[in-house]
Amino acid sequence: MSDPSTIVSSVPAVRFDAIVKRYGARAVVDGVSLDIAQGEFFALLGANGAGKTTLISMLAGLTRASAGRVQVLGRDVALDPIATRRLLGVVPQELVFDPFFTVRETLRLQSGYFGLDRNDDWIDALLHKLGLTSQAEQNMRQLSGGMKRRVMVAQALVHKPPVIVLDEPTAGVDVELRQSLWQFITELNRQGHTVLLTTHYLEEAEALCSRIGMLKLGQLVALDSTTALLSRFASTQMLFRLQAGRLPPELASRCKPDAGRLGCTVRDAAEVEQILGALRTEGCVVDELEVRRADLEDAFMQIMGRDARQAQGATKEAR
Ligand SMILES: Nc1ncnc2c1ncn2[C@@H]1O[C@H](COP(=O)(O)OP(=O)(O)OP(=O)(O)O)[C@@H](O)[C@H]1O
Repeated sequence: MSDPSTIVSSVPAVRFDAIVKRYGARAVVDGVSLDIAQGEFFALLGANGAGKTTLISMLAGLTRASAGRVQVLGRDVALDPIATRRLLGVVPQELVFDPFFTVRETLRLQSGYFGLDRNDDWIDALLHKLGLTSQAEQNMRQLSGGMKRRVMVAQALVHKPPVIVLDEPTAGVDVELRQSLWQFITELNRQGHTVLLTTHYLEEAEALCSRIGMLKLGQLVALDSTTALLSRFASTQMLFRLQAGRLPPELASRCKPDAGRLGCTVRDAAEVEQILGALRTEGCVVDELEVRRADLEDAFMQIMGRDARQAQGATKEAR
């Protein structure tokens, strides 16, 4: 089994090098270069059809790039498909399973593909961590959609891969599994496993991932740490209503009407205090005060809304 701690850390866990994927004349991935370092928890975000699954399929060796190279821990996916497949644990977006096997048989079979014939201790641990212990002897076809997804996750992890790839793992999954799944994946990440995640749940990406790449029409339009993206593209809003008094002139130009309230952009709590002080001095009475923290969704909407070429410039800046 691959122990992530034995792998040389300067080699990127995943390298996409000038990747192009064409279907006919159309490039659905259009010149993506991206390194994901070992031990990172990385999110690849983008609207439907942006090219996320296509990139992951090339990483997993399921689709060939039209141009460029994909590497896993320094090994080329096209030249060394078996070795790279062993280094990866891919949880696909689709539920792919054999309906006639039980959950345990499915996991034993998957272990067998990796030459692991005595893997029951780890299989039991996976079943436990993913809340599947009581379903272990059930046939796959008897499971609910969410339970099948749990098995997909367990299946990807039977060989303890150093690089874990999750393509929308929480789509259609209940809150309990989301929490237990993220707890488990975070634990694996802390042990040194690299995690590459695609999701449409931006709050999950914001909470879990230290770095984020955003794809738009097959191009990488942003690549930076989560903190940097938030501070560069998202702003905190202070929203309030005036019960009495009028806005002082220095605030009149800063505060804009926002659904029956007044809203202005602030950098931090000190600025909120400063504005409240100015309002008090002017004799204003404030009610319904809300400070809306900037989130990844704000950053995402701004980046996706910009002109693609301008955004590409921002990506280069970010590197
Ligand atoms: N086999 C194929 N033949 C032709 N076009 C394809 C094929 N596979 C994918 N595409 C196209 O490539 C584009 C990127 O698809 P992809 O599934 O990678 O997007 P995605 O970012 O994963 O989207 P989603 O968030 O919906 O999963 C889409 O326009 C899709 O229709």
